[in-house]
Amino acid sequence: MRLAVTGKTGQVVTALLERGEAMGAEIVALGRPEIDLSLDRSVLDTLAAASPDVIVSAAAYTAVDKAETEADRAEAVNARGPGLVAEAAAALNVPVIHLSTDYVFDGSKPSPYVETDATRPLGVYGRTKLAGETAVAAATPNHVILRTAWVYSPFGQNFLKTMLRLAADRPELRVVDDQRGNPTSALDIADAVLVIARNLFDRPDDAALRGVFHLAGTGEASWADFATEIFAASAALGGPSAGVSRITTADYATPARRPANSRLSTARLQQVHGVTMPHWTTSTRSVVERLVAATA
Ligand SMILES: NC(=O)C1=CN([C@@H]2O[C@H](COP(=O)(O)OP(=O)(O)OC[C@H]3O[C@@H](n4cnc5c(N)ncnc54)[C@H](OP(=O)(O)O)[C@@H]3O)[C@@H](O)[C@H]2O)C=CC1
Ligand SMILES: Cc1cn([C@H]2C[C@H](O)[C@@H](COP(=O)(O)OP(=O)(O)O[C@H]3O[C@@H](C)C(=O)[C@@H](O)[C@H]3O)O2)c(=O)[nH]c1=O
Ligand SMILES: [Mg+2]
Repeated sequence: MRLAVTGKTGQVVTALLERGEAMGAEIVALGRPEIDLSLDRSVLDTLAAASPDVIVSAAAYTAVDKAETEADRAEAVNARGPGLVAEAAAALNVPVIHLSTDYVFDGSKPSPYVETDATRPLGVYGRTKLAGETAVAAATPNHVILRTAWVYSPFGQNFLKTMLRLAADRPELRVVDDQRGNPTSALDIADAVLVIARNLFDRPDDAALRGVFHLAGTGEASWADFATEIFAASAALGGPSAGVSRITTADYATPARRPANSRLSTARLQQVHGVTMPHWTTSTRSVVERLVAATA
């Protein structure tokens, strides 16, 4: 099975390159300059040349705050680009697995979100990602849209790496404690995507395998809980750690609003695709281990 993935250095694409081999899949990473999602060209030709069995749409404009002042660019990369990728999948008659986000929700629900809950993004990033979902679904019924959340890994930029970096020269960090969600390892996402891709490949006519699914680490946390776990794991290995001062969203001004609750129920994914995600604390410890070992 060969997977063509959009993006070259992103967290999820890097995790897929690492995990693909172990799972007997070939991963072809296609990003700039061959595929630039902000330009309306060459997407079909470049994907066709890779002869994929499944296309994974993982590239995105992920700078949540910067998106507030770069809405056109976010719209191109997060909405129009994935639409072109899904049109290419339709033309090549292969499934597309498209990554989306918990930030499509407004956070007002008191319990974990299910796939059929109403969406209402609070910012440009979430709004353009939701438009991407719509574009993908309009292009082909042969799609899986995976809403994931709070992605961290040893790769690229993420909250876990930011915490370790800031802890190196500060004794205490202020971290919001009133936004709750599901920290999710990109390596666990890669493992799940490989299982889902195999299911779609093996059962091309099974409509029940298609549609929107929530994919996130088991268990839940606030950003302050996540930071506390990161520092406990790091300190145990002699790595950087800091005290966590628990603050509210009102005490931490950012250009973009973020949902207070973006916990995702993964029951549908478990039932339909047989994917069970590891607990976020287990995966957090293993990512911290890799990062601390790399700098020791
Ligand atoms: N990060 C997170 O916390 C979350 C992410 N998601 C979603 O998961 C998916 C994967 O995220 P993640 O791996 O963390 O993303 P990253 O921010 O780590 O990487 C973004 C990727 O998108 C590529 N990209 C950006 N702009 C363009 C463009 N114009 N043309 C082509 N490629 C482009 C980058 O390319 P290059 O390699 O050239 O830099 C990079 O590979 C995304 O769809 C994201 O919206 C969902 C929830 C949480
Ligand atoms: C760095 C830092 C952040 N924060 C807060 C700000 C924010 O509310 C929260 C998370 O900050 P970040 O900017 O790292 O995370 P953010 O960019 O909001 O992360 C989101 O990215 C996109 C791509 C997604 O799809 C989401 O699922 C989610 O992962 O933590 C602190 O309270 N203290 C700090 O020192
Ligand atoms: Mg960010």
